[in-house]
Amino acid sequence: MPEKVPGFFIEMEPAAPLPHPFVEFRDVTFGYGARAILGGVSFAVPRGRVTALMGASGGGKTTVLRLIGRQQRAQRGEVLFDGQDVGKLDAAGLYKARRRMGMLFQFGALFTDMSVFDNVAFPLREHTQLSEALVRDIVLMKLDAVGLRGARDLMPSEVSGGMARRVALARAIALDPDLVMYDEPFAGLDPISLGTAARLIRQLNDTLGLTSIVVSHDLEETFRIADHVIILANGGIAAQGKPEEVRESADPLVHQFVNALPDGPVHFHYPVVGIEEDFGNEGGRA
Ligand SMILES: Nc1ncnc2c1ncn2[C@@H]1O[C@H](COP(=O)(O)OP(=O)(O)OP(=O)(O)O)[C@@H](O)[C@H]1O
Repeated sequence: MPEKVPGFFIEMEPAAPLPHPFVEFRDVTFGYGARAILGGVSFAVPRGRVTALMGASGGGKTTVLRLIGRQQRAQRGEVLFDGQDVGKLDAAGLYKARRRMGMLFQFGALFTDMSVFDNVAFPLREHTQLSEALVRDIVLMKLDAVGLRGARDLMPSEVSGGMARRVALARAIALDPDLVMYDEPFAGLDPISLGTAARLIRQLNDTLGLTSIVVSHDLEETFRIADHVIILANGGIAAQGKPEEVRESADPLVHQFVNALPDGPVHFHYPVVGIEEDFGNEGGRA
């Protein structure tokens, strides 16, 4: 046994409570027209961590991201971003809040008529008054962070799908956001690029001190990099917690999802009128 040096060996404390959440939904209800999507949903996204937001297709994951960025507004409840209710922000407050959010959309759409460099420079030129010399340094730093400093002069048509995703990632972090939201960052990637993208999300989160929300259907890779998992289903939260806790959940909804079972409590059909209404209910019809 090594000798106990005062102040060196730290007694194990019980697990520390999660740091106060960076994003929090409190009893949020939202629907598109008459179509209810979220029915009184509450969850917390821990600060400084990678949170995976998962659930069946059409369950409202992208909608949750839109509510955080206030592209949509909750009909009831509060959407807190670093303690502020985004639903109550005025235009200036919203602009400030959005400056702190980076967003990587599905397939990371790059501007096809701009080089890799100009794609990453775009938000800096658009939203800051920085000199071109500073813009250059920042762009090269961000490209370096995603391993693509050498690709600065290429056009989007000259890079692979995985590289394009990384360029989009460099662009999403160009303005040094506090929160990065990834919507399906792995969609359409081969397994190697997928692994690279996942590790990069984890690494950028930790080295840049971000909070990350990853919407993904890729269970394995997402569970591997996430600290916290939230599963949305049928308008509510089916589970939230550490990946291993969620994996072991006995809840039938979560079990169906985590084990990718086609049948279970998650509905297969988009809400629809009864069969009789569409096809009639005439006895004896073939
Ligand atoms: N602008 C809109 N107007 C009306 N309905 C919408 C709109 N956007 C999304 N929806 C509907 O809301 C539901 C939730 O959509 P959302 O994109 O949030 O789901 P998702 O969980 O991200 O799905 P996926 O995993 O397939 O991307 C879907 O059924 C969709 O058809």
